[in-house]
Amino acid sequence: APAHPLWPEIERVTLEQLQYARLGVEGGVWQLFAEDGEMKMYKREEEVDGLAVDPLKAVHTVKGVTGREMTHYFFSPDVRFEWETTLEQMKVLETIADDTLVILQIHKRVWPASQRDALFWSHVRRVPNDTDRDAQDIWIACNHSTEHHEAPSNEGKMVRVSLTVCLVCQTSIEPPADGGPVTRDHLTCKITYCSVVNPGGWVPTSALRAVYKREYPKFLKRFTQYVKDRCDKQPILF
Ligand SMILES: CCCc1ccc(-c2ccc(S(=O)(=O)CCO)cc2)cc1[C@H]1C[C@H]1c1ccccn1
Repeated sequence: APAHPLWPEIERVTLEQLQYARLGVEGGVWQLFAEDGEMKMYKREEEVDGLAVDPLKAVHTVKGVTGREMTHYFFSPDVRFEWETTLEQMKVLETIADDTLVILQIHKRVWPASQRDALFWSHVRRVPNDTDRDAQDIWIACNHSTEHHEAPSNEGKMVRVSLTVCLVCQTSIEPPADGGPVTRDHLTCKITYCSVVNPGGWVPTSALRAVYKREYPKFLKRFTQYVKDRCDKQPILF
């Protein structure tokens, strides 16, 4: 494993997020707040220092793509502006490895919140499926706030959010009955998207919850459709 000061935290947080995502939405603590076809979005209403920091968990099933493809496009900074509509600027501050980056993002102002930025490491990895041998491997992409010497400390300007986000994907293949080749019609990708975003500074709770209610379903729907469109007619990446 690369000898980088962040590596132990990246390893720990990524595996913690994997376990957290795999818990699903049991326990009756999750409140369903949006549904669109296969996509179901849940939240927990929590406040930290009077700020709404509502953990979010979404589950979705997408046909015709693999977990590797889904997490690849989520991780890749090169395509982020194609699907992330709330993004204004993005800079890769450090390339720790080909699957690990430090990114600074400036998000568009979302009324009534003032403009915000996010500084986080971003990591993607394949995790062998330890429960079901003949299942496909699991893929996880994880974004977690970090410090970085190259990021401007915004004296009095931008508010910095802190976030932990993961996208966990499990692919299943229903092989064609006639023994023919596996095509995208035989692929199903089960997705769990988890996010906890601390807005970093005061936002009226009701307004922030309205923003999340509007933005998150739009975000996940747009992102997953983007991946389907990109992968259509392309060779399958398992
Ligand atoms: C006051 C908080 C503002 C605010 C800061 C940040 C984010 C945010 C950052 C990163 C990620 S991601 O999943 O890592 C994809 C890479 O961009 C998702 C969300 C969301 C909001 C709020 C604006 C809301 C929102 C929610 C969902 C999607 C996009 N925007």
